[in-house]
Formats: sequence, C-alpha cells, structure tokens
Amino acid sequence: MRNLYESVTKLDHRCYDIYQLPEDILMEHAAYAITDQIKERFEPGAKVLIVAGPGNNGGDGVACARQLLGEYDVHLFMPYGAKSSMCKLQLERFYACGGELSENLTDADIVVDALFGSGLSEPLNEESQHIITRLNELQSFKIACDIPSGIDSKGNPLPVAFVADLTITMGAMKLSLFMDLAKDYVGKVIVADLGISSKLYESESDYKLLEESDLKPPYRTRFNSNKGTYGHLALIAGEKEGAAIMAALAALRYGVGLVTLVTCEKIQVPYELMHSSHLPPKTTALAAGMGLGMEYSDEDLEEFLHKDLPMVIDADLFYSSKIQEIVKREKVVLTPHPKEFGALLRNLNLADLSVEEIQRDRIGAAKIFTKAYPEVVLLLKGANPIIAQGEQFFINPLGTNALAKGGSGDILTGLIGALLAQGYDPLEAAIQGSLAHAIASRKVDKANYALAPSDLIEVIGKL
Ligand SMILES: NC(=O)C1=CN([C@@H]2O[C@H](COP(=O)(O)OP(=O)(O)OC[C@H]3O[C@@H](n4cnc5c(N)ncnc54)[C@H](O)[C@@H]3O)[C@@H](O)[C@H]2O)[C@@H](O)CC1
Ligand SMILES: [K+]
Repeated sequence: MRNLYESVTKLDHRCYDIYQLPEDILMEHAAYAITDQIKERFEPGAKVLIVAGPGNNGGDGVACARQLLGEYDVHLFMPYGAKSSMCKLQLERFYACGGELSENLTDADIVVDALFGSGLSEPLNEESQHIITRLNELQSFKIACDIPSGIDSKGNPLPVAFVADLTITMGAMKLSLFMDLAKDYVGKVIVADLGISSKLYESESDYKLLEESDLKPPYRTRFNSNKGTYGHLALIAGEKEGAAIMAALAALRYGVGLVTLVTCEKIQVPYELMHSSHLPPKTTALAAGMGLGMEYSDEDLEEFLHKDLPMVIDADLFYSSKIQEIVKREKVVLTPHPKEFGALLRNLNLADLSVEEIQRDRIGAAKIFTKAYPEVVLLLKGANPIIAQGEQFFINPLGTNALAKGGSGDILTGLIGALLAQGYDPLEAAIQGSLAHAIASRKVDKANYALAPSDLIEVIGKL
C-alpha cells in the first residue's frame, strides 16, 4: 500500500524548510529520474524529443535535456519559452552546455512530455492541444514528466492529454493519476525520489494506493476445523437468479464454508450450493441486490434483512427505499457502479449527480456519501475502484479492461460476501475482495475481450 496525495506542495516545502534541500536539488533529481529511465531503455545516440513548458515541469524537462547532451541526440522544444525562475536557470545551464532549442516538433525514439505538471490551471489553449495531439501521433516511447500534460488535479483531460507509456511522478504518487478518466493516459506509473527516501519525503495520508502485495487470500491455518468454521453466506436471489448464482459460486471458491441461495421461488441451483426460502439461522453474512429485480415486496426484504448481519449490498437495492435504513446499520459494504451511485445519492437525498459528474470527481462524490455515513464502507466501482470509509480512501488500480463484462460485478459481491462471512471486517473485506477480483482478471490466460465470469471463478481458486 502506498500513500497518495492530492498535492505534494506541502511535501516539497518540508524538503526546503526541514531537510534544507532547495528546489534546485529536487529538480536535479526529478530530471535525473527521467534521464535514468532513458539510459536504461535506449542506447546512447538515440533521438530524444523533450517538449518543455514555461514552469517548473518544463524546468525538469530542460534539466533532463542538459543531462543527456553529448550522449543522446537531444531536441528541446519550448513553445512558450521559460517563465519560472527555475526553468530560466535550467535553460541557461542548457545553453552553457552547448544546447540549442529546436524550432519544431520532430519524430524521435523517445518523447518526454514536460509541458505542464501540477501547475496546469486552466483548459489547454488551441496551441497546446495541437502540440499534444501531434505528440500522441508519434510512434515513440512516451514519458510523461510528473503528470501527462493536460490531466488536471482531479485526473481529467482538459480536454486532451498526453498519452504516456510511462509516467515518472515526482516525489510521491498523486491521486489524479489513478482516477478513472486518467487511466488511458498515464501508462505505467513510477515515483522519482527527489534526493531523500520516500519515507522522509512523505507524510501521513488518508489516501492509499493498493498494490498486488496487499492481497491476503483467506488461506486456512486451522487443521481442526469444519465447514462451520469458515462462515455461512446467504445470498438473496431475485428475478435474475443467475447473478446471485455467480456470486455464490465465487464466494464458495473464496473460502466460505457454506453458501445458501435464498429465493422466493424454487430454482435450479448448481449442486454445490444450498437453496432455501428462509434465511438460514446460522448465517454469518448476507449478500443482496444483484439481479434482485422487483420480485420482492418490502415485507419480503424485511424478512431477509431484519437480522443485524454483516452485509454486502449491490445493484437493484440502491434504487429501493430499503437502502435508507440499511445505511444506518453497522458492518455494511455497498458496491455501486457510478450510475447506481448516482441513484443511491438521490435516494438518500444527498446529491443529484450525473454519471459524468461523478466520474469527473470520483473522490469528491464518494466524500458526499462517506461524510453522511462514515461507518458504511463504499466501494465505488470503475476502472480504478475506490474503497472508502469515513476519511479513509483506498484506490485499486490493478483491474483490467477484461472485467468490463456482465457478471463480473456479481463475482465481486460474492468475494466480499465470502470474506464478510469468514469474519473479515467490512473495510478489509471490501479491500481484499476488490484486490482478488482485479488480480484474478490479470491471471486469466485469455485475450482481454474473452473473459467470462466462470474464468474469474476458476482463477480465484489459484491466487
Ligand atoms: N516544487 C518543487 O520543488 C518541484 C517541482 N517539480 C516540478 O514542478 C512542476 C510544477 O511546476 P509549476 O508549479 O511551475 O507548474 P507547471 O510547470 O506545471 O505549470 C505552470 C506554468 O504553466 C502555465 N500554465 C498553466 N496552465 C496552462 C494552460 N492551460 N495553458 C498554458 N499555460 C499554462 C502557467 O502559467 C505556468 O507558467 C511539477 O509538476 C514538477 O514537475 C519537480 O522539479 C520537483 C520539485
Ligand atoms: K507533463
């Protein structure tokens, strides 16, 4: 798990004020992190196009150009000249080392985008849009300095942005790089240390980035155990019972001892699942909402939901008035996708946001909910799901586009339900369920368009 920051300005200032590391030293390290990646990947003599803006992001680019001079074929393009004092200083050094500015954009082996970083303050003008579009058309290896130019502090392209293969972000990971709308732009993201280790550079943060090493599958350690030791998950199956069946199969695969589908009608269920018209008395957790439809009256739901059990709630229940009471309970995980989240916020009279508005500020939208219901765990689905409780936010960047398929959300609900039933606390169950889901999607040995829910269920057994 790594810290994420909305802004690193405070961290940079700690460097100047406490560690006595001035901007110049930080910038030299920032530039060297880019130089280092170029040297690691390309032989001397390779052609490098560096596009540098007027501020300190540009300064990083100019310093990198100077570091490469003499060894690589360096082309530095500065459409707006140098404006910040550090950028001007770097340009003087570049000239002093014999560097010259290029008049125009040129094809190259490597492109470094150092046009705008954290200082991007308004939508890109036509010239910047044109430059970035041209850069995106080049067949080069593309490195973004700090943040792909055009991505704002909330992770939105304004309206175009550099499409990087690699983003080298300075000092610490930024939240904006892990928002859904930035996912197609950032490429691989690595952090450059700026002259001190991240342990010293970073301070505590409420925002965390999940990593593969955070996954802890529910491995069994007790030898003297029976099925009851591992919990009993009940899933309410509704109109589209396939959704609950997929969730149930995923739950069974993820370690829960017993799984029961609760239905009002008799349905055919796979032989490994149990089936009942009542909530089994020894139920340890509940999953409800997926494929529920309109089959149940409020009284039916009351019968299933009256017990104070840990529960994961999905899909159709976000549209039901029942949710107004569920969010007041303890040990609840909600797993809406952005459209369902919009419905949930409206249903709870918290906000009226469109899907686009939610996606443009996912953290802000999630906060509306977590401030009102700080006990409830929210898992806002998306390309990079956000798991939030109170003031804590976790982002899972590990999922792949293979998961964009009907049924994959039901698998996630099943995984979280399985962990709740096995005694994980709701936040841990949501984090671990999300990690298992995402990591499994990477392990399915198929083309990314071909993943089926059953593939995920298979792989979940081999994490
Ligand atoms: N502060 C520090 O100690 C460090 C800063 N670093 C770099 O500095 C960057 C931040 O530098 P700045 O704060 O100077 O900001 P930027 O360099 O990101 O951008 C600011 C400049 O761009 C112009 N600008 C902003 N939006 C524009 C738009 N839409 N169209 C045209 N021009 C626009 C501003 O007028 C200003 O001249 C970071 O992203 C990072 O790359 C690194 O060198 C590491 C150390
Ligand atoms: K940039």
